[in-house]
Amino acid sequence: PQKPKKTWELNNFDIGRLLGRGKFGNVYLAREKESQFVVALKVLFKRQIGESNVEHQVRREIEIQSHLRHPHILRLYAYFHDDVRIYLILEYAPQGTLFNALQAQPLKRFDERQSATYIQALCSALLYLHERDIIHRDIKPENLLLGHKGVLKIADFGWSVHEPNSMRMTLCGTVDYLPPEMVQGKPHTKNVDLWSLGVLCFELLVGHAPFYSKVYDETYKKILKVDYKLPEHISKAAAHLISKLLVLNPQHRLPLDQVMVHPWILAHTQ
Ligand SMILES: CS(=O)(=O)NCc1cccc(-c2cn3c(Cl)cnc3c(Nc3ccc(N4CCOCC4)cc3)n2)c1
Repeated sequence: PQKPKKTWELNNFDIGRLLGRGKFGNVYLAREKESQFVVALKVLFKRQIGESNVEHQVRREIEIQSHLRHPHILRLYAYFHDDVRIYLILEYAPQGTLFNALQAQPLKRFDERQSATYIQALCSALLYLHERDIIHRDIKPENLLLGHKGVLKIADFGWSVHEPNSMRMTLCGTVDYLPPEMVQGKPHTKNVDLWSLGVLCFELLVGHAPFYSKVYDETYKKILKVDYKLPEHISKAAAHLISKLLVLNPQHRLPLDQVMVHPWILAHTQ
């Protein structure tokens, strides 16, 4: 049962260090004074939101996010605002972003077991979201956080939180993860998430995105031709799964329930 809604305010919290920067504001470590409960406080500036004309999106994303309950989706506990800012009280993820964890790997990539573990977690979160007709969670390493024991959490609210060091920024975020139908400005369905899952699977195993290029329209061209090459070290099973997700026709991508039981996932997550 939902507890009665307590209204929160900034002086209920001790504010700690900056965790990361965002397009609309920053994320800070914070602790609720009475309970000593540690959270992440995401601060959004109303002016920036107004100027970018995303108020409706912010309201919709907060409404959706606050009702989600899943082990691989970051909790939004509550929110409050003053006349200048909106504050989101979020679950703190103690091991940072997947983007940063990937950079910290000696070979800048994960082994097959770790990659399959992340893909399985993300797949179960996407099944939960798709059952609720929630799509396009903007899957990319910058928007995935690592909780206690390195458990993966989808952490985006529809606007990206920029890493201080992520070079892959364009006006609206990296184009690496865009599926062909979105590159062509067609309406997108749940199947965009299947494409992004394939892009993420490639990037975790290889260390860079499949269609990466220094020049954007090179990336667009490669996306539309599904032009990617897998290095030798990738297993046949992983290559097979990627080939079933990076499919031009959205209807022909492997459905999530089949990804969950794909031999590569089962082999590396028992
Ligand atoms: C280089 S990085 O890993 O710090 N990434 C920068 C960055 C950008 C945008 C949002 C966040 C972010 C958002 N969070 C939310 Cl929302 C909940 N917990 C976190 C959250 N938690 C968090 C926990 C630990 C750490 N670090 C820093 C590097 O050393 C290991 C511990 C960073 C962020 N971070 C972090």
